[in-house]
Amino acid sequence: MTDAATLPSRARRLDAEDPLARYRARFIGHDDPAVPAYLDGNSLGRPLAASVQRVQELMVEQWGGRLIRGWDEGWLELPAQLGDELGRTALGAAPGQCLIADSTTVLLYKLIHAALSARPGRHRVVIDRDNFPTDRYVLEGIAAERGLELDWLEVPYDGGADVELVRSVTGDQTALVVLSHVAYRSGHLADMRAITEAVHDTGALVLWDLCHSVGVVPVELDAWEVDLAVGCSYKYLNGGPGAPAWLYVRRGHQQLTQPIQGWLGSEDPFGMGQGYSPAAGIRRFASGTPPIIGMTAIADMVALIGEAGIGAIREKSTALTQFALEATDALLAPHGVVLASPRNPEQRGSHLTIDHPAFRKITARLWERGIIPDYRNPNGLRLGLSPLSTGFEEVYRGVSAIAEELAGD
Ligand SMILES: Cc1ncc(COP(=O)(O)O)c(C=O)c1O
Ligand SMILES: Nc1c(O)cccc1C(=O)C[C@H](N)C(=O)O
Repeated sequence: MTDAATLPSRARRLDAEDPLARYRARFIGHDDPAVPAYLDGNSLGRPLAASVQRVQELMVEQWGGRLIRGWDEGWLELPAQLGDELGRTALGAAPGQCLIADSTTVLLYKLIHAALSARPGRHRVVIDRDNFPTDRYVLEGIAAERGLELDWLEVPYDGGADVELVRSVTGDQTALVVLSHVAYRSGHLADMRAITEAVHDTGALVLWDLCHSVGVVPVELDAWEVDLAVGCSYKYLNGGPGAPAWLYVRRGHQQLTQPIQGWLGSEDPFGMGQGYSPAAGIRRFASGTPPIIGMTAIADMVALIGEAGIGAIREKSTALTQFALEATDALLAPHGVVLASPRNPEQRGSHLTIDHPAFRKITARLWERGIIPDYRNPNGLRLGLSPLSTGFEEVYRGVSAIAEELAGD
């Protein structure tokens, strides 16, 4: 059992020994006294100082100077180019399989339809009960539209999908399984490799949502034979509010087609001819004009992930969640706070959820103090720990402020 009195000195020592600590200074606001603890990088990551310069250059030199010529001078290629870089540094994906586009919601819509068309004789789809609402809503809508049956995976409150559960709801009528790699609420980290294999044993396809794992949990999409994946870029990829999402379509599935037949997914966009014919390769999953300003900041974080190394990032992420867990046990459990995330570090991503009936009420008070976790129904505070921008003392400040608010409640 951790002694509460030793937590501040342990936090200082962990920061002093942290090989990635020097990266914190690259983020805007990391030393802002008005925000003593930012624990919400799993919802909106901090901006990198490098991105301010990159966006300024884009606006002044490329947009302002080159004007419409910018499309021929790199903008049209940017979604696939940045996708390749992301694939190389964070996803274990060879070039030509990732693309930046749209929002996660829209990409889910496109890839669910694409996958279902690849399994025409099967009429069942699987999703877990506690998946993020957008994933559930999109799949429910498509199931209704296409006359498919939904099979719900009932996952434990403080856990998530595992191989046995997946096997129990899949069979020879299953067309597609849609799962999150890290669960948005519990933080449970699914065994992507084993589950993908189990789904393939039934002949179905699997679509993974990596919103809460991309950039913090190493994955090998190619080696694990993942069919399809999507993720956002505003959490641990620090792309900024509303930055576009990304998709992965395994090379062997790139004959699939998606339902939003826009000109930039067509074979010859500037031919502007009659009838839609999809582009060869990953570009067929694009639809309309890519948001160039919106995707610019992603490049800096992808470069930083390459510099720091995804393995080292995962190590720090695990150390941060472990420290947050020990601080929770020592400072918050005596107030009745309960952990709603896995205790085993190998089974969790980079956030912890803790539950207490007073959390809804005290979240507003915490935000006023610049202590920023987020609240999720029914009683949860999520402590999101972004490895390159969060420090151990910051975690301590956050958890001890929560204890103070609970004590004064
Ligand atoms: C697992 C998951 N999927 C999807 C989304 C959101 O999708 P969108 O980028 O379309 O808002 C989020 C968070 O916003 C999420 O946590
Ligand atoms: N995407 C968000 C937004 O537009 C506003 C507020 C929060 C978000 C989020 O990212 C929520 C997040 N995906 C979650 O896991 O709850």
